Amino acid sequence: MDEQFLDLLAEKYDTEEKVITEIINLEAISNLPKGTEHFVSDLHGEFHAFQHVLRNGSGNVKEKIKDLFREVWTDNEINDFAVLVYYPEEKIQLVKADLCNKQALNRWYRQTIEQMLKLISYASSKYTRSKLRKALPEQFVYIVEELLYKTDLTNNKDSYYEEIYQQIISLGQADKLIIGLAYTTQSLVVDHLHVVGDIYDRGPDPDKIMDTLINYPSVDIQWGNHDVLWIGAYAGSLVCLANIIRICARYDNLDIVEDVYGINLRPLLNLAEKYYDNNPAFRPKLQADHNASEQEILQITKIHQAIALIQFKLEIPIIKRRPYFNMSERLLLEQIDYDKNEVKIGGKTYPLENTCFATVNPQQPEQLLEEEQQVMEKLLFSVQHSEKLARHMNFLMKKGSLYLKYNGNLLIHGCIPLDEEGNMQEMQINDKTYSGRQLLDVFEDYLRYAFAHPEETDDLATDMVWYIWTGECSSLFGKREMTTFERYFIQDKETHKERKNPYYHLRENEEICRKILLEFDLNPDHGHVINGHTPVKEIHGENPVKANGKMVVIDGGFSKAYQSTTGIAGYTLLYNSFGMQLVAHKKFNSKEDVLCNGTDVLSVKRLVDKELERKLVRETNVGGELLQKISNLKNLLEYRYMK
Ligand SMILES: O=P(O)(O)OC[C@H]1O[C@](O)(COP(=O)(O)O)[C@@H](O)[C@@H]1O
Ligand SMILES: [Mn+2]
Repeated sequence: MDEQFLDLLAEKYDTEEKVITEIINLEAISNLPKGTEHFVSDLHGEFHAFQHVLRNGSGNVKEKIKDLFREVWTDNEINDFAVLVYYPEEKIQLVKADLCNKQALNRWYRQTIEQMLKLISYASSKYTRSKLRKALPEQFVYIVEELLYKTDLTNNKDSYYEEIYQQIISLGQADKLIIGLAYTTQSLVVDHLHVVGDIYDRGPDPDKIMDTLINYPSVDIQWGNHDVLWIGAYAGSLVCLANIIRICARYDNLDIVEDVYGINLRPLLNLAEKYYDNNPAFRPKLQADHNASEQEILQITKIHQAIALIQFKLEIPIIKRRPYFNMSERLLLEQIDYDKNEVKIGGKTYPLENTCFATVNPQQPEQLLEEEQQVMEKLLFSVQHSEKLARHMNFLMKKGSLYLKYNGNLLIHGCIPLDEEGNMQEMQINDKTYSGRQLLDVFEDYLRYAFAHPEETDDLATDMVWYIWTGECSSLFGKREMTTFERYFIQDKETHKERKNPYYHLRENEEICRKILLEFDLNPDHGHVINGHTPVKEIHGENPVKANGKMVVIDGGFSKAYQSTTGIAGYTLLYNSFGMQLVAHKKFNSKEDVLCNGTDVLSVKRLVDKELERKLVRETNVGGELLQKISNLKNLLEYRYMK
C-alpha cells in the first residue's frame, strides 16, 4: 500500500489505541442491520403531500407505535400519538386547547415525554448510540440520554429521574422537548432517502421540496425529465427555458418563476399582450382552490401562447443541426399550410384549431421576431442570475445522477431504451454508436458539461440536455415523440398519442429485467430495477410490481393532475433489513385534515421481496466503504505499529 497514504492516515490515527478503537467501532457498525431506505418519485411540486410522506416515513412511524402500544392503546390513541409525531407543533396546540387546566396538561406532558422516549428507544435499536445522539434535539441531548439509558435496577435513582421530568415541565421546556423528540423519531425511521425523479413542474411548490431535500441528512436524486428541463434552462438552453415557462403557465404556476426565483416576466408579458388574445387551448389548468381573476387568467393565457410559439420555433434549428436526433418529424411549423390552416403529419393532413401564429413567418417559421429574441435573452440572464435557482440547481447536480446503483438495485426515473427484440437501443452521436449503460453515461457527461458551461447555448452538450427531455432514445423520456403541438392545435386525439419505447411492455418480462441488471453489473438474483415516470393506473388493475418482483414502478401520482388516472396518490417503497415493501398512499387532502380528524392517509403495504437472512450494513454500499476503511486501518496498524 502507498506509504504516503498511510503516513497521511497516521496523522489522524496517531496512536495504536486510536487505530484499534476505530477498527472495533467500524467492525461493530458493519454488523448492524442495514438502515431503512425510502424511495419516492414524481413529486411534481406537491410539497405538502411529500412532507406528509416524509413525516410518517411511509407508514413506518405508525408501525413502530403499533408495535409498542398495540396491546394497551385504542386505534384512536394510536392515531393521536402518530399525529403528534408528524406535526408536533400543531398537535400540541390542539391538546392545549382541549385540556382545561394546568394539572391535566402537566400530566399529559409527563406521560407523553415518557412515551416518546420509549418510541425513540425502539426506533433507534438498530443504530449506534453516537448515531442516535446526532439525531437528538441538540439542547436536550444530555437530559434525553440520561432518561434513555437509565440502568438503575435497584430503583435508587427513581426520584432523580422523576425530578428531571418535573423540572423540564416546570421550566416550560416540555413543548420544545416533545417537538424535538418528534423530529428525532421521524429521522430515525428512515436512514436514507432516494428521490427517483421529477421534483419539478405541474404542482405549486418544487422550491420548497428542494429546500427540504437540501436540509435532509441523507439523500440522493435520480433526475427526472422535468428536473433535466430546469437544469437545461439554467445551463443555457433557450428551448428548455421556453419549456419550463410554458409548463408553469399551463399549470398556473408562474409565481414559481417570478416570485420564488425572481425572474422578471414583464418583457414576456408585454410581447404576449401585443400578439395574443384569449384562446381556449391555452387557458391554464387551475387548482381547485385558485383565486385568480379573469384578467389574470387572460394574461396567463397570452403568456402561454407567446412562450409555446417561441418554443416551437427554437426547436427547428436544433433538429436541423443534429440529424442524429432523428426528430425531423417534429418540424411541424414547416408542415403547416398557413392559408388553409392545416398541418401535415405522417402523410396525413389535419385541420388546425385555436391557432395563434401571428409571430410566425410562413417562409421561415424558425425565425424569432427581434422582440422574441430579446425576451429570451433577458429571461436567460434572469434565470442564470437567480441565486435561489443556482442553489437548487447546484444541489440537483451534486446529489443527482441519471441513474444510480445502490445496494444492488438500479434506480432510474424513466427507462433503459430497448428495441422490440429487447436489445439495448442504439443511438448514434456524431460518428459513434452507443447503447445501454454506455449511452446513459454519455448523456450524463454531456449534461454535466452543459451545466459547467452555461455561457455556451448552442453546442452539442446543451442541445443534448433538451434531447434528454424529449428525444426517443432518452432514458428519461422513453417515448417516440412529444406531441405538445398536436395537443394544442389538433382535435383528433389519435395525434396526441405518444408511442412508448418497447421497454414499457418488455419490462413485464423477468428475463429482460435480469438482462438490464447485468448490463449495469448488478446481480440479477438479488437486484431490482426501480422506476418512476409512468403513472401506474391502479384503477385499471395495473400492478406496480412487475417481472416476478424484479421491477418496481413507484409513480402512482403525487401529482394531483394525474390522480384521476391512477386512482391513488402515489407509491413509495421501503427497503429495510428484512426486505422491500411497497406502500400505496391514498389521496392526501391537507395537514389540517390529518390534525383535526386524526386520520392518516391510509397507506396499504405490500411485500415485494423478503430477505432470507436479515441484511447487514456490511452488505450495503455504505458497508463497502466501511470495509475499505477497516482494511486501510489494518494496513496502517501493520505498517506503523506492529513492526
Ligand atoms: O399533462 P401535460 O401537461 O399535458 O403534459 C404531457 C406531457 O408530459 C409528459 O408526459 C412528460 O411528463 P412526465 O414525465 O410527467 O410523464 C409528456 O410525455 C407529455 O407530452
Ligand atoms: Mn417523468
